[in-house]
Parts: sequence; structure tokens; C-alpha cells
Amino acid sequence: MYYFIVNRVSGNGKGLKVWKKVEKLLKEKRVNYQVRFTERPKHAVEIAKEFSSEKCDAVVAIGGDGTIHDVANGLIGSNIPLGIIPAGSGNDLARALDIPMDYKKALERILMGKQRTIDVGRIGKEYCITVTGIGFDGKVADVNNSSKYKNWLNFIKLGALSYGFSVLHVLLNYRPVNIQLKVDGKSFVFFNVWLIAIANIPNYGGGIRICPDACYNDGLFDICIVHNITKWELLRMFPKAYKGKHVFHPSVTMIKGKHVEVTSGWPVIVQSDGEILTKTPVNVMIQKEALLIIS
Ligand SMILES: Nc1ncnc2c1ncn2[C@@H]1O[C@H](COP(=O)(O)OP(=O)(O)OP(=O)(O)O)[C@@H](O)[C@H]1O
Repeated sequence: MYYFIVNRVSGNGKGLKVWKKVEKLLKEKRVNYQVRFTERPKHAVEIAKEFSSEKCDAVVAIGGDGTIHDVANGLIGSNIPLGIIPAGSGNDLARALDIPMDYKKALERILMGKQRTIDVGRIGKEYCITVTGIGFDGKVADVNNSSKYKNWLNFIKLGALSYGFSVLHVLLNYRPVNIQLKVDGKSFVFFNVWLIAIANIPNYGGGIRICPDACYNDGLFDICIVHNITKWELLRMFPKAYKGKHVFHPSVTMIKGKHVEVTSGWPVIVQSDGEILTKTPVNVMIQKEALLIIS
């Protein structure tokens, strides 16, 4: 039995459209399935927990990274694999795992049943699957989630661009902060920090390769710190980040580690998988091979 969790509002309604097509295919192929629709943020965590107590082949998320975040948080510890049919704006996890954007191919791969495990991050009781962003991009995620242009860009099938628009919007007003960072017990101080990205996969924000060497099953985070840079320089660096070329800039420091502790001059927003989680201070720990993926 395959269980589907569908976020109808992901990708500005793409979730529902994709589900209708997937359901047709499931009926044609006579696959046993059950479906539940999310009614509110975090609802997918509860549904996934309910499903994980049943005997099932996979729980499949239809939505974007926020939906996957919730479904994964309900499944971790259950040994039930997570399937992904991308239907969000950014779909960064699907990109990083080479999961097809096409629903038909993504479903075929799930039904073939090949499994692999991936690492996840942990902040308190919450699991983070893709990238945790602190500071500037926490604020960007906040602005992006409530922006009107995200819906409009999704409508014209350019949803991945909305993150870029939000970056420009926040850039005008953001105040960099001094940061103390501890990575596996080793202390660092950075001044005028714009952002810290703690990455399990290379990309976030719809394809920005913030930590181009991040690998989802190496037991390590790749950490990118952008500090001591003017707004103008940051703006010039931004397009380079889509190819991961920003890492060569002198204001970018890259570190690898398993346990990251961040404190800052004043509390700044922390996002994971595009969802606002908390504010600094924050502790992020790697959990090696904690999530089973079917794809
Ligand atoms: N019925 C609902 N009404 C409102 N929000 C919901 C509902 N169900 C889920 N959500 C929330 O919708 C948000 C967005 O979902 P998701 O991230 O999957 O799509 P997206 O933002 O379009 O894609 P991406 O994260 O890939 O850019 C998540 O925070 C999720 O918790």
C-alpha cells in the first residue's frame, strides 16, 4: 500500500493539479493507495505519523520542500521510506537527489522501489532535510513565504525566481551581525555576517548552489559564511551563487562539520527547508543516514 500526502496549495496550486494526474495513473496501474490532503501548516507531520504506524511500502509527499520537511519529520525513526513527487516552487531536495520533476517519471521510480538513506540535520526536536539558513536568508524565507509575487511567479511557471526577488527586497534593509560559531568544538568569530548556510545538500532557494560540495550522505554539513561585504558586492556575487562560484570570493568562508553552534550579537531568524524555525542562538547536529528515501 502506498500512502500519499498532498499539499494542494504548494507551488500555488500545483500540488492539487499534480495529484489529479498521479491519481489517474495509480488507477490505471491498479496500485493500492490512500491519500490525505494537508489542511494547514504542520498537518503533514501528524498525517505521516499516523501512516507510519500502518504497514506500507512508502509515504509519498506531493508538494515542495516545506511539505517534504513536514512529512520527513513524521516519518524519521519509523523505517518507512519517503517518496517525493515535486510540486513546489523551488523543489531543491528533488534537484539534489536527481528526482525527476516530471510526475510520471517520479512516480515510476517510486513504484520501482529503489531505496537509499540520507543524512538530516537536527535542531531541538525538529529535523532539517536540505539547508538551514541563518540571518539574511532566514529573513528572505520569511519575506518570500508571505510574498504576493511568489504566487504570481508560480502562476506563470517561474516559481523558482521568487526567491531571487525576495533576496533583492531584503538586501535593501538588512543589517549584518557579529557571529560566534562553534564547529565540532572549534570556535570562530565573524564580523558583519550576512548569512550562515548549514547545508546537507548543495542548493536552496530554487537552485542557488550555496554549498556546492555538500553531499547528502557524507555525515557532514557544509557551512557557508558570508561576512564583511558591501551590499553592492553581495548583489554582484548573487548571480555567481547559482553556479556555486561565490565560494572563491574573499568574503566567503567554507567549513565542514557535524555539530554547529551559532550565537549572534542580536537574535536573527533561522530557517530550514524554507520554513521559519526559530531565532539564534541555535544548535544544529547531523544525524547520519536518518531518513529513508524511495526514488
Ligand atoms: N492546507 C494548507 N494551507 C496553507 N498552508 C499549508 C497547507 N498545507 C501545507 N501548508 C504549508 O504550505 C507551505 C508551503 O509548502 P511547500 O514548501 O511544500 O510549497 P512551496 O513553498 O510552493 O515549495 P518550495 O518549498 O519547494 O519552494 C508549508 O509551510 C506547509 O506547511
